[in-house]
This record gives sequence, C-alpha cells and structure tokens, in this order.
Amino acid sequence: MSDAQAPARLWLVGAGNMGGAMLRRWVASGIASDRITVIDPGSPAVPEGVRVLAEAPDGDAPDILILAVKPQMIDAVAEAICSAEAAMLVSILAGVEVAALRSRFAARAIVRAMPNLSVAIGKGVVALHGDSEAPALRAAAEALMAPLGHVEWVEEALFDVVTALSGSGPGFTYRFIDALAKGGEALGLPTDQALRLARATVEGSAMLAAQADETPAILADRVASPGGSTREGLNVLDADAALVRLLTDTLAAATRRNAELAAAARS
Ligand SMILES: NC(=O)c1ccc[n+]([C@@H]2O[C@H](COP(=O)([O-])OP(=O)(O)OC[C@H]3O[C@@H](n4cnc5c(N)ncnc54)[C@H](OP(=O)(O)O)[C@@H]3O)[C@@H](O)[C@H]2O)c1
Ligand code: PRO
Repeated sequence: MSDAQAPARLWLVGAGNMGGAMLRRWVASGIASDRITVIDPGSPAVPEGVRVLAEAPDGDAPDILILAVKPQMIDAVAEAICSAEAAMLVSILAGVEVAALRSRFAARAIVRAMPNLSVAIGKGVVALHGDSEAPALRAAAEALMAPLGHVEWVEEALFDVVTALSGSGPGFTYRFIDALAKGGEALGLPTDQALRLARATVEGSAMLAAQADETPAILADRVASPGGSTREGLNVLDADAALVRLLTDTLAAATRRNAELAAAARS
C-alpha cells in the first residue's frame, strides 16, 4: 500500500494470532508503524514504532478501528471503546454479524472481514461484507486488505460457510499435510523426511493449482498415469466420495459453530 492510500490513524483491538499476523503484514507492506495503535491488555509483541495501550484513550477516535478479539469479548470491547466514533470499523470476529456490530458501535461504516492465517505472508484470503455501498468506503476497505492477499466481497448469508472454508481452511490444510507425512511414516519413511516431503509437495501443488488454467480435478488426472499408482491412491479417496464427504462434514461442523457464535452475539 502506498503511504498516500494508508489510513491516517488505525487502531487494532487485539493483537493475538490473527490481529498480530495482519499487523506485521501491514507494517511490512508499508503502512507507517507510527500511525498504528494496538489496544491489547496482554502487551503483545509488535513491530517497532507501533504504540501499544492496555485501554483505548478516552475521547479519541481513529480513522479505522479493527476488532480482532475473540467473539465472546465483543461486549467488553464495546463498553471500553464506546466513545470512539471511527470512520470505519472492521471486525474479523467469526460469526458476529454487521447488525450485531451496528447495535454496539458508533462507527460511520461497518465492514465485516474474514481473513486467514496466510495473510502473514501476503497470501491470505480476506472475505468482506459491509453495511455501506459507498464506493469510497469499499475502496478504502479493499486498499487496507489488498496487502494481505486475495480479497472478495461476499453476501452476509454466506459468511459462516466462507469462514469455515477460507478462514479455517489453513487449519484443515495443515492437518492434511500432517496426515500425508504420517501416512509416509507409517509406510517406512523417517519422520523428519516424511514431513519435509509432505510440506514441499503441498507447497508446489498449491502453487501450481493457483497458476494453472485447469481445475484441480483435471490436474489430479494429469498426475494419474494410465495404469499407474496415483489412480490406485485416488480410488481410495474417491470411493463413495470419501474425501468430499469428509470435507463437507468438516465445513458443516465449522459453519454450525460460526452460526452459534452469531446467535450469541445477537442477544
Ligand atoms: N486465528 C485465525 O486463524 C482467525 C482467522 C479469522 C478470524 N479470526 C478471528 O480473530 C479473532 C481473534 O482470534 P485469534 O485466533 O487471533 O485469538 P487470540 O490469539 O486469542 O487473539 C485475541 C487477542 O485479543 C486480546 N484481548 C483479550 N481481551 C482483550 C480486550 N478486552 N481488549 C483488547 N484485546 C484483548 C488477547 O489477549 P490475551 O491473549 O492476553 O487474552 C489476544 O492478544 C477472533 O474473533 C476470531 O474469530 C481468527
Ligand atoms: N479461526 C477462527 C475460529 O476458529 C475463525 C476462522 C479461523 O473460530
């Protein structure tokens, strides 16, 4: 992001796993650290020059207020910073709907965002949904998120499933890498070698899938030489749509939990 596009003042409430990853990427991408205030009572480690406060300063307000605490903390945070009317509030709280944010915060525009952990290297996914169609606000939200990776606007009704797919997706992908390595280990590979091969295989496969014109389904067929061994392995994953069913159940469980978090924040 160019310095001219950067928000004049940005407050980040909560700099844990995800808030911290976004913060480090923003600073690495050129947002001046002296424009950023982190509000987090846990004294998190932050890039040099970023101000850290345990509480929001009274009677002050930023241009952009970013909420990155656990969804269950929403009321405590709303109470602590109720006097701050930001131009734009961006919440990454899983499940928490724009209406639930609007009922608690005085920001002029509210944007719900769902990032994933790969924002740490600028290769994340960030889904957005806002309560304003104003082009300038949408452009400001997109400019803020662009250094973090791929950005898409999403209908709010789809946010819980998007959260399950791309928000939680890195967690499911890491499990797959771990399982690939464990499978190799079970068949005789040394533990560290199996993990090295699994990591590098998934890295290269993901990069190729991201760049290719073909779908992943076609790429899988390209790996499977006629009469060869990959087809035998794919037959196991494909039997009764085993992998598709497993991942559908996985996403359904995560989506249900996001809906529960949404219901809790409505009350
Ligand atoms: N992790 C992900 O991959 C991911 C992806 C997308 C969205 N999210 C969303 O991001 C949010 C944070 O998740 P996380 O995984 O980053 O959790 P986390 O690591 O626990 O981060 C939350 C941070 O907020 C701090 N905090 C607690 N109470 C606070 C308060 N009153 N004011 C300011 N800061 C406070 C915590 O400090 P202490 O540790 O000292 O309590 C911690 O540093 C959640 O709403 C989650 O749904 C997470
Ligand atoms: N991490 C958050 C959670 O587990 C939301 C998506 C990724 O609740």
